[in-house]
Amino acid sequence: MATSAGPAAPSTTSNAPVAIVCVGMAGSGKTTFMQRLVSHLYTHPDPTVREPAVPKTPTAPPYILNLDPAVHHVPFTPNIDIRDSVNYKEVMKQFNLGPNGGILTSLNLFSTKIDQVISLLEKRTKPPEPVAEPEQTTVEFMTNTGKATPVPESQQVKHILVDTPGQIEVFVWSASGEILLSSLASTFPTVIAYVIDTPRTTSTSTFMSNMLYACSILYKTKLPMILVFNKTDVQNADFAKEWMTDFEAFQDALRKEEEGGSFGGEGSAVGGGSGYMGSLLNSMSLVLDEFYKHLSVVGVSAMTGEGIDEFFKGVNAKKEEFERDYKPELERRRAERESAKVAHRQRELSKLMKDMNVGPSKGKKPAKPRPTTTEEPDTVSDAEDMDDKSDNAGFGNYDEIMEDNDDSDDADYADTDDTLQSRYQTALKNSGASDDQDMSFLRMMHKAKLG
Ligand SMILES: Nc1nc2c(ncn2[C@@H]2O[C@H](COP(=O)(O)OP(=O)(O)OP(=O)(O)O)[C@@H](O)[C@H]2O)c(=O)[nH]1
Repeated sequence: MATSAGPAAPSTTSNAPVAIVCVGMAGSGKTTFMQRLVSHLYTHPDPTVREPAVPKTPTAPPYILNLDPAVHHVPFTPNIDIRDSVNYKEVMKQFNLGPNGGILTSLNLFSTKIDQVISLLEKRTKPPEPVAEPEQTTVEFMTNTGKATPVPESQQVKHILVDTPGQIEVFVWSASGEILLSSLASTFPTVIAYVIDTPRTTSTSTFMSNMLYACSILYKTKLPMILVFNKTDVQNADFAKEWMTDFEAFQDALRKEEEGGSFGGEGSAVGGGSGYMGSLLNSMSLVLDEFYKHLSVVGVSAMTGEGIDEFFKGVNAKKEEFERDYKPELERRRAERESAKVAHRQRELSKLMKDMNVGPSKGKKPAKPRPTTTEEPDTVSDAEDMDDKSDNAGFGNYDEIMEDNDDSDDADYADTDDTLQSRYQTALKNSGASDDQDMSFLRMMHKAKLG
């Protein structure tokens, strides 16, 4: 277990911005922690910026995503806010859902826009073009008006902060949560910050519950994780760090709690004598020893700002770990998915060819890039506005999103058309059929978009 990132070592990481996804139980302080991170980045000098003329350049403002559709108020201004796209209350009403179902459905609806979100993030975090004069290093980005504006290197986004709903399972275990996280992680180095309410974790059983939860998130997301023991202004987190590094210290605490009758064993005022909890926790702590080794642990106070520097050191260390250990695996999985997709399409096409009694494929043209619009949206909300001015209760444009997906299929089919048409024409020529037949088939293909 790494309890601290130590002194700043020479970095081997890329310049890509790091995405920090804040996950934690309701009330653990995720939103307050996010606010603290934002204000820290705005006010603290960035040691990595190469601008000797301005030694105290603040770290570039972060790019902020709010993925909690049910939050009333966020104490920062998110660049992308799920509430701009989906009306959580309306979702509950229209689909007759409870609060958790409402959050889940809102996330599902929002995840259909993940491509737009990622392309916006990519645009905002674009690295500077290489130029001759280092002091003139700038990056072009689009303003609301669509006009290109130079951005100094010091202001390039280096951190993407993501706030998530307190219902962890709704985010981490849902299909939409997986889509959002995997899309983010396949584009940027991504780190999970698991926020823990320290004052409510002082007993061995609540501590162990939290560790098991963190463990399940780590294995589900397969992303590097930092345990953030929050609210250290109320309760110091040293006890937790000790329990994670010294098995005997945890055993001692467990014994004391057992003797005090905390687990319903002998001498307990409640329950009566099962005492299984003590031995279960004992075994758990042994099992989790391996898991602790993969974590960074920091104690912070989102209220006072204590420990935030150490947190960012931990983020840098985890970013390196991501690029070293996680990225190759992610890329391998992505390549696997891509080749499976290509093989599937090829199989389908061959089947079609067989049905039509046309010869086998001699290769396929790569997919055409989708046409881009000249006017670029600034946020997902803007993108939606451009798509559909009449946003009906947030998900009125859902159908249109589905249409968008159809469009992309059309692009694939159009690609298939070309190949199919040329192959059909060749086969027709070889068989000596008349031009009339040729034209009627092409007309039919054009009409059906596939043939
Ligand atoms: N003393 C202290 N209180 C904190 C700290 N961080 C958060 N709180 C308090 O904890 C409560 C919950 O904080 P939030 O930031 O709303 O927690 P959350 O995890 O975003 O909550 P949900 O949105 O419900 O998931 C608030 O009353 C905060 O003021 C801290 O570092 N110290």
